[in-house]
Amino acid sequence: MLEINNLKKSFDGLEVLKDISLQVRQGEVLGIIGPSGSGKSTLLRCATGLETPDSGEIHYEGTFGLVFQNFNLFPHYSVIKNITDAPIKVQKRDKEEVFAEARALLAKMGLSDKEKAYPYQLSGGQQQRISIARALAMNPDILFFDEPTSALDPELTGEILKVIRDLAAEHMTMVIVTHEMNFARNVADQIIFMDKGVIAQQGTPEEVFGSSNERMQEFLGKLGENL
Ligand SMILES: Nc1ncnc2c1ncn2[C@@H]1O[C@H](COP(=O)(O)OP(=O)(O)OP(=O)(O)O)[C@@H](O)[C@H]1O
Repeated sequence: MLEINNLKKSFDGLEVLKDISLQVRQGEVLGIIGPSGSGKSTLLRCATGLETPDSGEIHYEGTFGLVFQNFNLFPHYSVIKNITDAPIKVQKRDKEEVFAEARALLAKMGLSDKEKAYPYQLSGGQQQRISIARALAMNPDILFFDEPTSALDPELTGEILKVIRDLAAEHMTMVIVTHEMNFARNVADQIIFMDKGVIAQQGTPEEVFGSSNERMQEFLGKLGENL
């Protein structure tokens, strides 16, 4: 579904991605964890074409959706227009069909009553659920999340993690950069621990979190996570 080979990226002489290769199979959830500055967002931005890699290959099948840390909704569009705009204008799909699908997505997110609201009238958790609905409205084959809960208060984090967990249960293929270790452990099939631009540890959650990799344990210790 997604394959990255020998990806390299530097900014002003700083090698941020040093030689990254990975694979995500259909229906699989990849969790990307690691210290601040290790290159996680840059990897996601290269994988989704927001950043041009210096070298390496990126292959994926179908289309992808992207969910950002700061929601990135259009502030001057209503909720329903945020969700329906790209499927109608970019994908040129039938308007009525798109609206019906958008309303079904809103219902799924528990936000049917917010159809006419504007982003500023919503909580961060609600905005992020709209942003997930917007990504899903494009019928993506793979969904990328860049720290989807880090802009949210702790009490709003759970509702987003639940939405992502439900998508995983429906076998949505996903790549998730996250600082939520328990969530990563529970939802991911495969974990990558990034450190200083390289994949320092890779495997199932049990393998990665259970590893004796010193930098990994130091990282978990700093987060105060008990796994
Ligand atoms: N556009 C850019 N120009 C210059 N340097 C950049 C740019 N984007 C990222 N960097 C640098 O690349 C390094 C990796 O950044 P990146 O955002 O990928 O890390 P990260 O692991 O996602 O960190 P965090 O967990 O804090 O989001 C950092 O040193 C950062 O300053």
